[in-house]
Amino acid sequence: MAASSAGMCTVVCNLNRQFAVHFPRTITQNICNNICSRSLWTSVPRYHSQPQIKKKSAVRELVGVVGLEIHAQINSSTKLFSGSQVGFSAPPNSQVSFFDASLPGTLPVLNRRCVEAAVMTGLALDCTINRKSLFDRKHYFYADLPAGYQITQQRVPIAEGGTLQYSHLIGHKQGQVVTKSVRIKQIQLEQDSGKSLHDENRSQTFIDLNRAGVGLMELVMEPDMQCGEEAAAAVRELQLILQTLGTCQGNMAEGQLRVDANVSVHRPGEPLGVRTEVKNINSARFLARAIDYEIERQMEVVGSGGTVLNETRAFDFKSGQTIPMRDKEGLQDYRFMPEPNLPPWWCTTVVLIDAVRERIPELPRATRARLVHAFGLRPEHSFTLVNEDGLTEYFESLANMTRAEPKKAIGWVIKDVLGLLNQQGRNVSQSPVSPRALAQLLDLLEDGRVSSSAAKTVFQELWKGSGRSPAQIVEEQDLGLVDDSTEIQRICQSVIDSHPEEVRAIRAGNRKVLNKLMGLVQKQTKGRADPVKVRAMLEEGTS
Ligand SMILES: Nc1ncnc2c1ncn2[C@@H]1O[C@H](COP(=O)(O)OP(=O)(O)OP(=O)(O)O)[C@@H](O)[C@H]1O
Ligand SMILES: [Mg+2]
Ligand SMILES: [Mg+2]
Repeated sequence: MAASSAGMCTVVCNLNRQFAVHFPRTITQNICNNICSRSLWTSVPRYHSQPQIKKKSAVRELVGVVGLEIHAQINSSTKLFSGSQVGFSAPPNSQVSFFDASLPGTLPVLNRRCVEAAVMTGLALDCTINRKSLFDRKHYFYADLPAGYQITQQRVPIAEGGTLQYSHLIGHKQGQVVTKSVRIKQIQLEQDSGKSLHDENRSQTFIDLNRAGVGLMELVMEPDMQCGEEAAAAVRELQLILQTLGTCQGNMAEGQLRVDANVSVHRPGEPLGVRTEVKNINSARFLARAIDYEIERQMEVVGSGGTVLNETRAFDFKSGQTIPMRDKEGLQDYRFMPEPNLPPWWCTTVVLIDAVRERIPELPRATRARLVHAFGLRPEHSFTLVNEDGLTEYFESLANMTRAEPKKAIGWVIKDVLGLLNQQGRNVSQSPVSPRALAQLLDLLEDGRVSSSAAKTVFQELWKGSGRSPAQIVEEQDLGLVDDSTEIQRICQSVIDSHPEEVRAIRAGNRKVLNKLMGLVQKQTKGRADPVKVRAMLEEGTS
């Protein structure tokens, strides 16, 4: 693009040093001392002794306002402007080109894959893609930002004006779906910074530039939300969309999706209040807690006649409180200027927008609607299927292969398959029971060849992964349904005869004891008798 290919050749060369600090010692020492003291200051929870803030009736009419900025790491094997590899657990400073380390004379070369990912994300969120786009320099001074500025898109970002629709479940058993939407102001491409690693024992800070220059999409949302739960649901939906598109892996624990929550309070109808910004939250649960805490804190401040400061805060998950980090830098402090090495560029010369649009797969909301419509599933089940990578596909192949009703099949998928996978920390692709094997088992059940409790035994056997089919297991372990009514009658009678006290209790009106007798019959038949028949015979025998 803007830079010559010769420029590219000079920068694609890794420094390949283990944990190197690439600054003269005196400068590093000064910067590091600063960072260390700041990090010590922010890491000490300053509010431990403060009481939890409680709502007061006087401040009830205030409402919370939430706007999110989300940094999504683009799923690309190389960085935004250099050919260095991107990897989460690579040794420190092993994935750093001369450009990433800001050596003089190196030039940025725009990564087509990053542009394509931002365009696809923008289209999926109904944004307008700006055909002509600009890069800007945003200045700030941290040891892990060696150039002293970040290349970002302040004036004309790649995408603008979209919408994210998200839903959350409420009500009895979470059975009711509430759908809301938040406007997307813009999506901008920008570089990530490096990482500062503080060794507080030795009062030293190390710089790891592996992350420096990795491509990010910053998604800026309008302040349309009101509470932590809404924000968490919006982030979860965005995470699913990005994962479905493949534009970001969305692993929050690895920092691939980082959220800044802007929070204020105001009285409806009045102008928005001053916002605080809670930075770098990397879990949806913490996001909800941080926002709700911050809303209540601000309500308390405003309600008692104080003013909210425009400041940056951090969330201390141990105390569940937000704590001040540093004053928010004003817009002018960033000294934005056009990036001279990347002149205005035409998106359409990098990617074919219509071709990208055609490659957009079915998005989570559409998948959920289809599952409810095509299979008659309950909405909460469609959420569970879509939330778990690969589970929708698993359920669909099962439903297409078995004669059992989808409503029956979903119970097995969620309770039995997903239940055991979660218990054993496995993902869907590692399930020992394939959709085909489960379909065969459900067909045996459907055809009345096994009882439901014997089917559970067969499922446990399948889970052990011996490779035998459900029919083989039924045959080998003699688990087929006992069809012979005389045989079932004989077992029921022997249980009745040997439990006179229980029979007396049933006759006295304690119907629950009947279940005990049923259990004893099933034990003798290894769960192979039809429970409906057994119940009828026991009822008759004890009446
Ligand atoms: N009064 C408010 N209350 C809550 N959120 C707000 C309010 N005003 C603006 N916001 C939110 O603050 C965010 C502003 O993000 P933007 O990237 O434009 O600016 P910034 O925070 O100054 O920049 P950056 O953090 O990227 O340096 C948006 O998500 C917006 O919705
Ligand atoms: Mg921002
Ligand atoms: Mg911000």
